[in-house]
This record gives sequence, structure tokens and C-alpha cells, in this order.
Amino acid sequence: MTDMTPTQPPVMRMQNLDKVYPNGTVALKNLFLDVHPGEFVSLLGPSGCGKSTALKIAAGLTGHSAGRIQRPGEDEVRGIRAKPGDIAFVFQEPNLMPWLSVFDNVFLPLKLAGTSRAEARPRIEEILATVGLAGFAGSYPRELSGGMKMRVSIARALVTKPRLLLMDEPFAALDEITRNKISQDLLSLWQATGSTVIFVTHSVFESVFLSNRIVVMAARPGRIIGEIGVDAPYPRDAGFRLTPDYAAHCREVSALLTRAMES
Ligand SMILES: Nc1ncnc2c1ncn2[C@@H]1O[C@H](COP(=O)(O)OP(=O)(O)OP(=O)(O)O)[C@@H](O)[C@H]1O
Repeated sequence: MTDMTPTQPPVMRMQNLDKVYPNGTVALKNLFLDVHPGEFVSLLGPSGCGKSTALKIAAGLTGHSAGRIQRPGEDEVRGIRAKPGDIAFVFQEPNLMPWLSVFDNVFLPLKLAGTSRAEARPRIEEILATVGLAGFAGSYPRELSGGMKMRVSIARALVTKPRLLLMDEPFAALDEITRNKISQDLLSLWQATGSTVIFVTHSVFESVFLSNRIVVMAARPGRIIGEIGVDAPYPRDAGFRLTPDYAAHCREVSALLTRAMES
């Protein structure tokens, strides 16, 4: 287990959040979650417990009904809102612009932030190389496999060096081998960029492989039932290996998930 004592102020803080959708569905109730700089937090829980809702609120894509949220760069007291580029997200569907090349898809958020093409080029080339797409800058989405499209989507999300990266089951549609490879790429990027990540997944294996903290939500209404720190004594660059430590962490998370299902 890692020492989970926070050392720096959180990048994102959810305090006592409730979310009631207009149709009356209570998706979140008394949700508290602090995410600290450089953390990779996985959010797990039974289907419908409110994981995506929590992520959408964090992204500012939907509002909350009660409680408080502090996003990166925001200061409620001084009325400062998060800047575009402070928060990035990656969903299951890569959502690339089909008429733009791989280079231009990744360039898009930098362009919107006012960066020139020439200025952006070295950064884009570097990030494409990190995700294994060095030779594909001129390709178009239709020419890429699902795994390659996901790599472009991750590169596009991280190219602005966001303070917070939100990922909602990004690898759910990929086959297992591609999923393992991309997980390793994501881990390299996370380590290289020092990003802070919140990652929603249904996979215990994936969460233990990737995260340094796993937060489990209870079935209803959406609230946190417990969390586990993962200090990764197993070789993280070697894929999902069932070493005794890795397996022990997986068992711990599975036990917590079982409790969450029964709650
Ligand atoms: N736009 C919406 N309007 C009404 N209810 C919604 C809406 N979006 C989600 N819900 C409901 O809110 C609850 C939480 O949904 P959410 O998608 O956040 O859960 P989840 O944990 O991400 O689920 P899953 O693991 O299946 O993706 C569910 O009961 C869902 O039906």
C-alpha cells in the first residue's frame, strides 16, 4: 500500500457533490474526491453507479445539483474559471476529425490555443513518436485501426499538457492485445508528462496495472465506498503480469468491488 497522505493541494476537489438528473435519477450523493498532482486515479464501480457522471462534472460537461467542485485553474472565490486546455478528456469513441490528417487532429487543440503550426511541429512529432505513430502524421483516420485512432486521441488530449486528463472507459472497444499495448503507452506518457489522470474502467486488471490509487463507488446512490493505494512493486513496463504482488492488489480491488455491488 502507498502512503496516501496528500502532500500538495488537490488538482481537483469534489466536496459533497450531488447530481440529480432532470428525470429525477439520483446519480451521485455526497461524493467526496480529491485528486492530487501527478496521481493516476482509477474509478471503478458497478454499472450505473455514477462514474461517467462524476467525470462529466469534472470536465464541466454537466452541472452538479449540490456541493462544490474545484477544477484545475479555477478559483471560485476570485471567480476564475478553468482555461480551455487545462482539462482534456478521452472517451471510448476516439472522435477524430475524419477530414483532418493525424498531424492536424493532434494540432487542433494547440491551434485553438493560438499556437502556430511551425511552433507546434516538434511537440506533435515527439508525442506521435511516444504513442508509436511516428510514420503516420500524414495519414487520415479512415486509414487507421481502432487502436491507432485511440493513440491519436490520447496524443491529442495530452499535446496541450493539460493539468487533468479524464478518461472514460477509453479502451473498452479494443481487443486485449491492443489494450495492453496502449495501456503501456499511456503509462509511459503519464510518467513522461507528469499528468494527473482520472480513469474510469470496469477492468480490475487494467486499474491495478495503471493506477497508483483505485477509488471504488457503491451501487446506489453514487458515492465512494473505499479506496486502495497501489505501489506497483511488479514490473509495470512488462504488461499485465500475474506476479504475486499484482495478483494480491487485484484480489483486494475485487473484494472491494464485491462489497460495492452488495451495498
Ligand atoms: N442524461 C441522463 N439523464 C438521466 N439519467 C441519466 C443520464 N445519464 C446517466 N443517467 C443515470 O444516472 C445514473 C449514473 O449513470 P452513469 O452513466 O454516470 O453511471 P456509470 O457508473 O458510468 O455506468 P456504466 O458503468 O454503465 O457506464 C444511471 O442510473 C443512469 O441511468
